[in-house]
Amino acid sequence: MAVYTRLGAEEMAGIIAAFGVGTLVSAKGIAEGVSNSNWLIETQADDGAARRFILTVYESRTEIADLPFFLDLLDHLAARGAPVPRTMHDREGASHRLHRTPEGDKALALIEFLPGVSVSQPTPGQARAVGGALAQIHLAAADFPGSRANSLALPAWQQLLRDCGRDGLESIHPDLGRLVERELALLAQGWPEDLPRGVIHADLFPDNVLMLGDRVTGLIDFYFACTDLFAYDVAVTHAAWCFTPDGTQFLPALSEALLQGYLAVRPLEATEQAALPLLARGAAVRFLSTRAYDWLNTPADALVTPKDPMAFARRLEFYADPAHAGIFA
Ligand SMILES: Nc1ncnc2c1ncn2[C@@H]1O[C@H](COP(=O)(O)OP(=O)(O)OP(=O)(O)O)[C@@H](O)[C@H]1O
Ligand SMILES: N[C@@H](CCO)C(=O)O
Repeated sequence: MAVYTRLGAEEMAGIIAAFGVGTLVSAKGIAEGVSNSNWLIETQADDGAARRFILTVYESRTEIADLPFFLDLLDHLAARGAPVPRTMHDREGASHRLHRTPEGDKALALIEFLPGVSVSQPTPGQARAVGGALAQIHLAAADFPGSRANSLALPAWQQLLRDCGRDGLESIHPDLGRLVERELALLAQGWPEDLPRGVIHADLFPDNVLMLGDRVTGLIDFYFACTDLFAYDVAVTHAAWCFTPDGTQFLPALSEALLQGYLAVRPLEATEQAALPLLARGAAVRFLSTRAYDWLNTPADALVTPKDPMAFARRLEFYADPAHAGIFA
């Protein structure tokens, strides 16, 4: 249950009143999500119309200083027709507010509610649509003035995996220390820096995409968005969508459809295409590193269950196998 912050009814009504979006009718805590606290908010506007929003209270993993980048980016992308939620601005025009809680001041934002559901077993048609939506945001952000360094790039993966320690990694799986050592050396040697870059989502998993049938109705959770290689974002999305969740099976029809969907909107340069096998190994290491760290450092009585790092070790082995070199061709 990801509602870490308790808000009383009067407190909630006061928060919503500051945004001028009508009178609070209901506020229901949302169980999904692990980083922040989220509520589905219903209000009644002055003309009697019912309106829905998502209220997010940012918890310790999201830096308040990054919020203008994340929230302005949503407004920028939505204004260019990309399927992302707009932010509601308060009566003073601010996209986020600070709210006093017993644990200290926390930032919060009110975000447009979008219809749709996160699919758990995507079809090729859905993967194609997601590839297209990813390319759409890469293009739509081209004139976005903000930038943000990727705080989860190779140096962070190296640090997280060092913090896990070889013993820690081998307590997860006896072969994990060796795999990580081999892959980090390869990535450090060959990571490309001179490919096209811009604003990327960097975490476009199925749970961050809302869909109705084959249509993408919402890309959400931009809290890892940053300035980095577009082709790396394609690799992240590939790792997230084209395997069974446990990483034991590659799903070739989803892979082909996702890549076709992307290419139909933004063709990849030859250098980007050539880099995809290595970028995919990097994407697998990215999620392996955060998951392994959380696996070893989450207390047993924590509210959230850590995600399985081996699901991304399996993807990594798949991408590293020369027999699979052709999947990005
Ligand atoms: N704009 C939106 N419209 C509709 N539903 C939304 C919207 N934003 C979030 N949700 C719902 O709230 C849930 C939690 O949101 P989100 O994934 O952003 O939480 P989080 O804790 O910040 O993320 P994470 O778990 O990836 O760290 C989503 O799974 C989705 O069901
Ligand atoms: N999408 C990530 C969690 C957020 O970074 C994962 O599945 O490990």
